[in-house]
Amino acid sequence: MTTYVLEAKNISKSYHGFQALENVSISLEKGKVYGLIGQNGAGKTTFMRIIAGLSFPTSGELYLFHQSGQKALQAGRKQMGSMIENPSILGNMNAQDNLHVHKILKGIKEENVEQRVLEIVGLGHTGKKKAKDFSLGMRQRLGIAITLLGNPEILMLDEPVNGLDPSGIAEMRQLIKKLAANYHMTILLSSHHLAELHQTADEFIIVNEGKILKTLSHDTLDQQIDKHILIHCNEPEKLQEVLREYLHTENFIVQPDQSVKLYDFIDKKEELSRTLIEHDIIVTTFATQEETLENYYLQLIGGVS
Ligand SMILES: Nc1ncnc2c1ncn2[C@@H]1O[C@H](COP(=O)(O)OP(=O)(O)OP(=O)(O)O)[C@@H](O)[C@H]1O
Repeated sequence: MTTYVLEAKNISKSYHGFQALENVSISLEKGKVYGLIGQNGAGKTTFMRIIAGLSFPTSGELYLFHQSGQKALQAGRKQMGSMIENPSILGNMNAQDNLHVHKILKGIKEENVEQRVLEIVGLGHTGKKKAKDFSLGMRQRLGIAITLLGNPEILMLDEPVNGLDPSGIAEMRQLIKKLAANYHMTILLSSHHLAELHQTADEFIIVNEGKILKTLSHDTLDQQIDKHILIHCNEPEKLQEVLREYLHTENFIVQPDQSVKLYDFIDKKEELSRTLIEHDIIVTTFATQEETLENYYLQLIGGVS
């Protein structure tokens, strides 16, 4: 049986007549990473704020660990960590002391929890270094360490890689995957960095103008995005002729630079390559490529034809 740790049913939110969310329904399974995708103003932060209890829905129901109602949600939120706005970090303190402050604020008793969560996020050796001297990536990871203090089962991260450099992004990806795989946390994260999200999330939730356009798994996405072989060669016209007459396919498009995107023979590259060689076609590029999550998303919201 599927274990849902969070279920949102027909959540709507309006601000003075402006509909920021409209009948948003999702169910999150334990241990999975969910990527929330949407343009600026799509409603991602609004949705996360409602789940975290920082804002109230105009209508709809929220279940945490199968329980609804104010008391149950309050209890459920103790099992949830969220980093929605900038993490509240005191620059003049080191990582340990920052965590100690949050530990007291949250009424957490666990001894040495500060060091334990610092090790998890890879900041175990920062010692006396003050938070104001941390890189942005380190600050984000300290923010996540704060959310981990109460051993949450659900983690919500709004734009955790925003502003990070490539190595900071890669570290964040590894951390998120580790939290899901080793600690069975359910993670809901939003990002504008769709190539990155594609590598991190198991499931995608695509939101547009306050509504869910589509939810799909990583595997389904991979089946739906077109794979093709990109071919550059010395004789483009002859290549097209060979594809049609000897390989019996019309399933390709010729690009303005005369290269060809071939949507067949993905699993028969040897046969393709042999046939081209037999016809003296000199291939300079022969690469399997796939459309990106970004293109898929843009097509879905009608951004590109
Ligand atoms: N407190 C508020 N009062 C009025 N309108 C609001 C309020 N909070 C959000 N909105 C509006 O609701 C819509 C959704 O905003 P939200 O911040 O949830 O979008 P988002 O998907 O998180 O965007 P971004 O990617 O820019 O963070 C926007 O049009 C925003 O202007």
